[in-house]
Amino acid sequence: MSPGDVVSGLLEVTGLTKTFGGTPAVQDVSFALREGEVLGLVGESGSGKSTTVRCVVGLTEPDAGRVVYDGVDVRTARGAEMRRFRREVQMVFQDPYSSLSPRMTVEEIVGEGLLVHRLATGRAGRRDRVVEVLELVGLSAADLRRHPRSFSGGQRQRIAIARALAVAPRVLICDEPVSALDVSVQAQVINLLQDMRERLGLSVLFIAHDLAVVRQLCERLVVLDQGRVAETGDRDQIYGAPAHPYTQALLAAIPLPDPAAERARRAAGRSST
Ligand SMILES: Nc1ncnc2c1ncn2[C@@H]1O[C@H](COP(=O)(O)OP(=O)(O)OP(=O)(O)O)[C@@H](O)[C@H]1O
Repeated sequence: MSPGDVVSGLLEVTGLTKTFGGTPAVQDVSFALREGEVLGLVGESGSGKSTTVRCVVGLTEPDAGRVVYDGVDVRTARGAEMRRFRREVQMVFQDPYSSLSPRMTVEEIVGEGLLVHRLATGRAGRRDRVVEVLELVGLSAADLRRHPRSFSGGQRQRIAIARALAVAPRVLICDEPVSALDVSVQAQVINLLQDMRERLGLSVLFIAHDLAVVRQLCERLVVLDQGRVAETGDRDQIYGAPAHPYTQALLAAIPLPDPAAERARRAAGRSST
């Protein structure tokens, strides 16, 4: 597939462009997230990954381009259509230390979306749903009254995932969700995302600079280089026969696994944080 080619999908991005002070951050970026797949958006630091997803979810206003979710143009959507987009497309951010309000309890953090979208009736109904998603991500009712500071980085990312899942989204956009975590914890969070995706039938857009991290999770990849799509393809094609020199360089940068570290990583992936 060529860089500009687009296939139809649940979330379609076409010709996205954003310039900051005359410097282009994202240029004519197009891709489609298909229903039920995990799509990796990869590239070096500064290649435009975050700007792309910020434009997709409306945190940044693009200069040009279209974002269509389930047939609706997100930039012109209003009212019920906009509320549906905001509920069905949820984000998990990179840094679980800054993305969770330190003053709020786990119950408040995970239940906030339920309040905003009026999804559970009354406090008891909200609490039931919060406990349900906490258990999905490996936490429990015993964590309801705790604050983020009393959790490890991996557990905080579980809280962030629970917050996203509480409103029953169809799409999860994960912006480098494991790059702030220790390597052994990274595997646990990746396994959790994979599990959630299978159990809940989610479509996932997974942003990463590290191609080793996305290999297990993503069926297809979009490779960004200096704000442009260098290459789009299936995992096997990208990892086995990358067409673009930039992708080849990114793959060459993956360190060979140290056998002892790999065993520790696998063992950690089998236990919980
Ligand atoms: N708000 C902003 N103001 C000015 N320049 C910005 C802003 N946001 C991003 N940029 C610039 O746009 C380019 C792309 O940045 P972006 O954060 O999208 O890349 P990235 O691939 O997500 O990198 P990283 O992994 O480091 O976050 C960079 O040159 C960055 O400095």
